[in-house]
Amino acid sequence: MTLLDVRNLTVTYAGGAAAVRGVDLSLAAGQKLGIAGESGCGKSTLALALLRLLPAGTRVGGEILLDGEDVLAMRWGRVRAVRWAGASIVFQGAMHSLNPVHRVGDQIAEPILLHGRATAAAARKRTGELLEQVGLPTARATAYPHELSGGQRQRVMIAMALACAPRLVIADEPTTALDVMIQAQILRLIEQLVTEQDLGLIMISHDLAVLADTCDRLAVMYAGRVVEEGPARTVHEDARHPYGKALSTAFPHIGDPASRFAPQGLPGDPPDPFALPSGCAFHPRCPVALDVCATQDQMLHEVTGGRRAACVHVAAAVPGPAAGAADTRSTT
Ligand SMILES: Nc1ncnc2c1ncn2[C@@H]1O[C@H](COP(=O)(O)OP(=O)(O)OP(=O)(O)O)[C@@H](O)[C@H]1O
Repeated sequence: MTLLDVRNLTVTYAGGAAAVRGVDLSLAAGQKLGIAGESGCGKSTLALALLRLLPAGTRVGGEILLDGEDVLAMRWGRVRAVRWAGASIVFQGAMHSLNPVHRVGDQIAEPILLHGRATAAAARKRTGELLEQVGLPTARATAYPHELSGGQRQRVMIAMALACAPRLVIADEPTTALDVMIQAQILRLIEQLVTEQDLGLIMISHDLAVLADTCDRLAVMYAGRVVEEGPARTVHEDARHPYGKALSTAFPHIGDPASRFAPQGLPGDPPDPFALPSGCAFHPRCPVALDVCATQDQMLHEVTGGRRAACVHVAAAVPGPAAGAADTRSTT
């Protein structure tokens, strides 16, 4: 059964910044979906929308079905119940997400107690089990966040995310602040726990190589849209959207030493969501843009191998009435 079904999700911040524009996502239990894109493409906004964590005044449209239940239609009491127990988030930068004046064990126990799942003694026991699951000695429960290394703090964040046995974990740049060795350990840990517990995982990163190594499927976002999606390795190694291609060469490929010496940057920045370009939002930076790209946006067109890409060049290769058609939605 589908664990998460996102349909035509749009997010517009107060003031009019269109941060997410018509995104569809689908995720089954046990599936790992990577969301890639440069800073400012709307990845975190999408993650926050899934748990109704966006600031007041933000307009959200579309549908978010979590285990068949419409998150956007929930009353606040139900939203609070679903956070942690239905879906949880591991944020980037654990130092900022943990409370510096509380022991980490108490912070892990808090959601367990809040959700009325246990007595204080049982919450303590569960906290010890969670610490062990994430590879930390139970004695670390009494430590304050500043007494732990960056990798250990991120392990605590993962323990917290798992505390109420959610069905879906969203990891937003979970390894950004960590060195490469620790980064690999944390990624393996997330992968292992998600597989063991048959959870759905949405992992967000600007690094396509990291996502390709961890996830089953990949969605590449640009200016609030999904512009390419498909099996993770295929998208990483053979992207069809010019933005996907640029992103996949911007970072070294794991296991391909030659590529370490040939990363190619992409000139320019993603557009300001207050002032999006006409047509395909990528066209001002696109090395293969045609005149039509300045006026016509593209839907996601099927490519071979279960991939889709929203590019006029892909559309030109696709026979049938869909080719070249403009559509405001993107679909994964
Ligand atoms: N609270 C807010 N109010 C107005 N605009 C916002 C707000 N938060 C984010 N934005 C804008 O929405 C766009 C998408 O931001 P978002 O943080 O979702 O991108 P991202 O891809 O996750 O980037 P990063 O990797 O840097 O977190 C950006 O242009 C950002 O400036």
